[in-house]
Amino acid sequence: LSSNTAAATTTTTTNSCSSPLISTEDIQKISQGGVAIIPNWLPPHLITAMHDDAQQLFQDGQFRPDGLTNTAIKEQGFSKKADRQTFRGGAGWDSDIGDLKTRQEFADRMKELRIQLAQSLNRPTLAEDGTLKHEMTYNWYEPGAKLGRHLDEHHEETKGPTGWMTPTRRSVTWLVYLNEGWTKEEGGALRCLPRSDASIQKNTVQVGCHEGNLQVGWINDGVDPVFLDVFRESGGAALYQVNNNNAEREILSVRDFDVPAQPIDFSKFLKEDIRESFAQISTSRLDPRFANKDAAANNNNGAIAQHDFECSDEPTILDVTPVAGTLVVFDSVSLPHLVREVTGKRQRIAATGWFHEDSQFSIEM
Ligand SMILES: O=C(O)CCC(=O)C(=O)O
Ligand SMILES: [Fe+2]
Repeated sequence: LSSNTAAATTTTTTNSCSSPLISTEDIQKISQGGVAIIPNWLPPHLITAMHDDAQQLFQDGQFRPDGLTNTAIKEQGFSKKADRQTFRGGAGWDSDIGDLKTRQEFADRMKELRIQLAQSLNRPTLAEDGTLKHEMTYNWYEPGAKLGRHLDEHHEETKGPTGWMTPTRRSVTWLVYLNEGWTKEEGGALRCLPRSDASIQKNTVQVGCHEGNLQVGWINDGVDPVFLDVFRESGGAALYQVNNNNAEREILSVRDFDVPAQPIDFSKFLKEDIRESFAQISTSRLDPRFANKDAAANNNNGAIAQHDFECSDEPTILDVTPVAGTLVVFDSVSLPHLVREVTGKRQRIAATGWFHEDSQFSIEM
């Protein structure tokens, strides 16, 4: 078990709108399934103004429990102490409450980043605006709160009956921390669980999605992504990898199949000789909430697991200290992560969101 700690150190000031907002190296990292961590990314005046805005909105009762279903809130008891809370601003980040001007300035900066990502990751529909498309929130953890291991997005076909009902899906996850002088001792690290550095570096095929088909696993020691195509001519589904510089698909499943209900074990559809080297990103053990279909159907993307995991069998652990100004960006489909318990005495506050791409298909509502 190797443990990398990327602790962003505090307050070296950088100029605000220096373009581009993200380096080629960081783009490459995201594309290979790594985590881009950029300290001092947010200009200091925005850190202060956004922190104050979040605090005011919190006092005004504008935050809501998040990551739990309503049933879960009733039956299992949502606790402000233990769970993360979110400001989505009712109609959105643009609601006319709190410090709207500051939130707009931030939204403009994020839009610039989004347009850069659309181009450099070759995910063109990221660039389009849309009121129901990109998500922008503040999140809030009281001392003692944490968030279990999860993925931010899953293959539509694995989400049950509601899977194909939204026209867009999460593509890129971003977090911007707002906690001045936060130290490791205060806890609340964002724990990312990428593959090993060696596997990431050997990877040549962009993670997350291939021609509209989302990724569900890895083969070859975490080097090559495995995608799920559910629109085969046969009417069934197939698992495949991409070879020869993106030129061809190699089918990895024995024959086309119907994707079963959760909990899903994709390995049983694979040719025997590759089964051993297959690793599913989300399983009922690693992501119990997602694998429970009732919970998944009720939940916002079915994304949040309730349990914290020791991660003792994870190859790589990358802990990010949530220091003010740090930007974190990763692919929403392929990177498991969690938030460790806040052990200090103050709240952990962040702006966080998801840039959406169009889904390859959606059921008209
Ligand atoms: O607050 C964080 O650092 C991460 C939050 C998160 O993973 C999520 O909201 O999906
Ligand atoms: Fe997340």
